Amino acid sequence: MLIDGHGRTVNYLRVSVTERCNFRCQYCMPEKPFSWVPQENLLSFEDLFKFIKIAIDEGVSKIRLTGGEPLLRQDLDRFVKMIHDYKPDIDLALTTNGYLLPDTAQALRDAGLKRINISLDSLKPAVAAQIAQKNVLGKVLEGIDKALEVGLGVKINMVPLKGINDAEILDILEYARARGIRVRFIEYMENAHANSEIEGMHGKEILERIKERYTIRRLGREGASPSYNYKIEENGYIFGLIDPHKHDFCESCNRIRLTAEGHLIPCLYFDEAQSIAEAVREGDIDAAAAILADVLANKPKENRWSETENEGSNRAFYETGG
Ligand SMILES: Nc1nc2c(ncn2[C@@H]2O[C@H](COP(=O)(O)OP(=O)(O)OP(=O)(O)O)[C@@H](O)[C@H]2O)c(=O)[nH]1
Ligand SMILES: C[S@@+](CC[C@H](N)C(=O)[O-])C[C@H]1O[C@@H](n2cnc3c(N)ncnc32)[C@H](O)[C@@H]1O
Ligand code: SF4
Ligand code: SF4
Repeated sequence: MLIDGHGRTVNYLRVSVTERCNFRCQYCMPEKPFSWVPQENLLSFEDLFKFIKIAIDEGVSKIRLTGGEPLLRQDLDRFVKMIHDYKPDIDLALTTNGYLLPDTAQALRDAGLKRINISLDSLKPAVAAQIAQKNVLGKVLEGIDKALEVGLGVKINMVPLKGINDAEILDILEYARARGIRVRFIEYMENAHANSEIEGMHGKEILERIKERYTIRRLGREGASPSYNYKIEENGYIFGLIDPHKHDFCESCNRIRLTAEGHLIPCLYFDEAQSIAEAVREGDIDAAAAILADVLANKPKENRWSETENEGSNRAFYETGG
């Protein structure tokens, strides 16, 4: 079992397979980064898998592939199959912007993917294009339909931004409710890479918008998930709210992150990371396991987003995978 320096059990590994993306979301990667990780620094699926096997053997039971945009990585279904075949009962999931899903959902499902979380910030083509800086909505909606059609478990992620898509919180909720899928509203997390002009909404403000139409009841969290669930009394629909500015979910943090170039990141907020690249390339499993143990021992207690001080992070979401 993997236990961190604060006594928390870590059983969730998020793997970013690329930092590249076909969108330029205002809150994540508004401009193309000055330089990408050079192709030769990317770990192959085989090398990433060497680490994943260690993590699974040590008790990781949930793996999420993310990015950047993970569907930009060629043959992602092959990687999904490698993980699935090693441990078929693993909770194997993907987070994506959905744009490439119409052509990839079936192969991912066939390879063993179980769940998919899709970012959907607006149902208006012009607003979606303003956020992603590309005309994306049609393909994303098609991608959501395709994921449902092939039998993947689907959730929607929305980041409400003041003056941009905040008027659509109820529209997105109704869109998800009509399809029987869960939406999670995510507080914008301030970071040095985002467009400095955007302003997120606090959890309380998001809930106020929903209360304009419905009576809601707070249910609690699903396991160690950062998402708090709320139930709409009028129709029983359950939605989630991820509000890191409270950061009380850090108390039960169960996750670490691995990037495409082999950086093992103990916390979404902080810059700290250690590389397992050399160890896995050389097939030195003991060295990789020792780095994992060290990263866990030094995992921070909590992030520094706060309801009052609002300290931004220098970490790029497109590198860690959110
Ligand atoms: N502050 C903080 N936010 C997180 C963390 N993990 C996820 N989030 C936020 O939640 C968003 C959605 O996460 P997803 O990639 O959908 O994964 P998830 O919430 O673990 O998904 P489920 O397994 O379906 O619960 C991320 O992009 C982050 O914005 C975390 O460890 N800390
Ligand atoms: C970094 S993206 C990677 C996966 C995929 N490209 C996508 O957008 O779903 C993962 C998640 O991070 C969220 N995210 C990115 N930047 C964020 C920020 N500054 N604050 C809150 N969530 C953010 C996105 O909305 C998305 O749900
Ligand atoms: S949030 Fe996802 S889709 Fe948007 S720029 Fe970041 S990585 Fe790309
Ligand atoms: S912000 Fe850091 S400590 Fe808190 S839940 Fe996320 S990874 Fe864990």
